[in-house]
Amino acid sequence: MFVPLDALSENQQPVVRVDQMTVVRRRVVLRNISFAVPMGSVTGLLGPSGSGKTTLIRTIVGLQARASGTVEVLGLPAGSASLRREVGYVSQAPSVYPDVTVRENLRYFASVLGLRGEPRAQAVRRVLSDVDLTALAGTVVGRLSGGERSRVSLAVAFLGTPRLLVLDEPTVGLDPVLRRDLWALFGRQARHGTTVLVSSHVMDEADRCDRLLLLREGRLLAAGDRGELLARTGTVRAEDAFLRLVEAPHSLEAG
Ligand SMILES: Nc1ncnc2c1ncn2[C@@H]1O[C@H](COP(=O)(O)OP(=O)(O)OP(=O)(O)O)[C@@H](O)[C@H]1O
Repeated sequence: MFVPLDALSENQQPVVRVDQMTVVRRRVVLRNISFAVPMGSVTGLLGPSGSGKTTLIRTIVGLQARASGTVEVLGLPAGSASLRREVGYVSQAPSVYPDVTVRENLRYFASVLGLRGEPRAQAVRRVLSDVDLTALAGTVVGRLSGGERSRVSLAVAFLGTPRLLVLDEPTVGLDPVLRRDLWALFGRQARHGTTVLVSSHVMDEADRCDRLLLLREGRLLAAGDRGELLARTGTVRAEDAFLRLVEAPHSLEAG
């Protein structure tokens, strides 16, 4: 059963709209998925390992072929060339240069975005602080741990001002204090107009999101406002809502 918690009003242009999408990767890994992500929200894409989160994210950033259905981002087909500057994407594999320092990577990517001089230096300082890497700014990326390297990729994504930021499991393995700070940062980005879509398999993190997409075995269990999901399922935590949807779906169908 799928619980569509709320529909977007006619004139509310979603940042992401997925309609009846199925994806096959040797077997069906996403089945008949439909949802919309409104502007300015932090939407959590939550589901166990292997449920299809990365595959769904790849369709949104235009890297994954679909068997059927449509995916639109800012009203254009996902992957359109004109979306390149509008969509920031951080995959699970760090995508920065290993043979130069953290600061040199950030200066390079800031230059690609057209920043020069003091604005570039300021942007680099800001994102180093955002991801708590100021102390490692002079370290060659190849000598960092996996988690530290992922944070460099995250910092690159924060250099620009994309309208949609898509982050694939950005908080895996991080210190709880940094995790909390990053979620606060995602909220600030959303308030400044960047829509943030974040995946996680840690159900606790769902409680930090405005909206949720709950995925299990390639099917969407629920999509919409977190508060409404909790109210509909009579739960106070997203993890319990997830269990309720899996274990007692029929009792919710009339609601
Ligand atoms: N390169 C691939 N080729 C074929 N099938 C794949 C490939 N990558 C993933 N799959 C299949 O797609 C399913 C969903 O994988 P996906 O990576 O989207 O899940 P996920 O929810 O992101 O998992 P995790 O949290 O472990 O990253 C997997 O169960 C796997 O069977």
